[in-house]
Amino acid sequence: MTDSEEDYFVFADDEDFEPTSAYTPGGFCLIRLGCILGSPPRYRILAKLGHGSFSTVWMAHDRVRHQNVALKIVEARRTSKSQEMEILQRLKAPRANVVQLLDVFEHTSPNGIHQVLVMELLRPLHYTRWEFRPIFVRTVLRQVIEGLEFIHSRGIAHGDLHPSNVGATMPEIVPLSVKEVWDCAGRPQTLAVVHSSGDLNMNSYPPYLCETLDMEEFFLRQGAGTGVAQRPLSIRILDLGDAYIVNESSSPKCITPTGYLSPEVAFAQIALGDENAPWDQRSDIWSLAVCIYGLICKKNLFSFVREGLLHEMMMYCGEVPDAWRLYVRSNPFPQGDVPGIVQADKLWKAKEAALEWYGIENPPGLVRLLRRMMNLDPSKRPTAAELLRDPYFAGLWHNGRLLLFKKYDGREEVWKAGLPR
Ligand SMILES: Nc1ncnc2c1ncn2[C@@H]1O[C@H](COP(=O)(O)OP(=O)(O)OP(=O)(O)O)[C@@H](O)[C@H]1O
Repeated sequence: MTDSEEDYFVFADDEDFEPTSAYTPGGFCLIRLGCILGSPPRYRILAKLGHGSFSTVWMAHDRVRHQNVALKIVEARRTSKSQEMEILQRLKAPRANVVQLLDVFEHTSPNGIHQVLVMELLRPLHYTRWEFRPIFVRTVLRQVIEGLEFIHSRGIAHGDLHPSNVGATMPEIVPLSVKEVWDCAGRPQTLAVVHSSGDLNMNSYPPYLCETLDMEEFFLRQGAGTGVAQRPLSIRILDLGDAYIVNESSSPKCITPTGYLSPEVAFAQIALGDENAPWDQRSDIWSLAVCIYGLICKKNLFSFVREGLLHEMMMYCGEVPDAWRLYVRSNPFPQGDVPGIVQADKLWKAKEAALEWYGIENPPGLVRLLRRMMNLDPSKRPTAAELLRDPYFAGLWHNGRLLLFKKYDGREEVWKAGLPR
């Protein structure tokens, strides 16, 4: 919220809601709980699931398929520019670990024409109360990497990998009415949009802003007594709003949150002041490693302050790339920090202990996987397909076959699938 907006609205500073400033001509779509979207009317809005920079996302009941879905309603000015629909269409494959697009339509509001992407309803995994059951960690990680491998195999780079963009399907949740959703989740908090002065065109604003449904709470209450929380998860990578097709266009501006930025992008942005640095699938591999650590430990591997981020990366990788030496000369390491392989090994030993504490299987194997992914030189990072053959995943059942690995030997990983179960 800017100062001037505070002058316009009585409740302008509540950070739990999307910014009122996004409701302008060309901006967010006005939505009320219970309204029905689609032509003919098909999707009844049940609850708000979240908002991003360019969209609001809602849980809705599909009256044709009799299932609950997620509607991503894109701001009007981005509707004609967004590549997300094209990308999601390229990624259609019901068994893939990537969010599936079910339908697309346009909806007109006083703020313009909005693209509406109908997607499977997911349970994002970023919530702090979400518990990674150690026994499922390897299967979950393998599915995340399979999702990324699928995205990359279609020529697409994701560009915004972080724990909030990893979700799990919720087949156990039965379709519900608006009332049933809120009986289960508790009364939704709404914030009346009341302007205090000025001659605003109030047609651009919804009558109220809606609290985001706490999906984790909702999921656990809905599934209470059925043991759903104990079952293995079916994972999906979501939010392809910033993805691009690598051989068909140049990379858009990278909007990955600071702590998940790849070193090539972080260096360009921080040291060279170049916010439009190119990035591709190799950058995704780095971000995924940081994301995996965040998913398991619920802690960020790197700080979210730009200052010092490059130093942290060098410490964890144990080297100073030649191209970074000038930067290091003018921004020396804090006293006592000496980047080198011995120091890096020490840092990762501590991380190994943290993973051990979480009860994760084979922490040294996981650390070795993460270190393979986190190479400062993008050309030396393994591809997602290569990661799937990492010995960390040996002994996992996959598609009815047991994955077997021969001894890991340098860069040569040999593997085969065992006999069907
Ligand atoms: N399929 C889904 N099921 C459940 N919740 C979802 C789904 N898609 C998105 N969400 C929720 O909505 C939020 C915003 O969605 P999303 O990140 O796709 O929007 P965006 O405008 O692309 O955001 P960004 O600022 O990252 O570009 C997500 O953080 C997530 O919590």
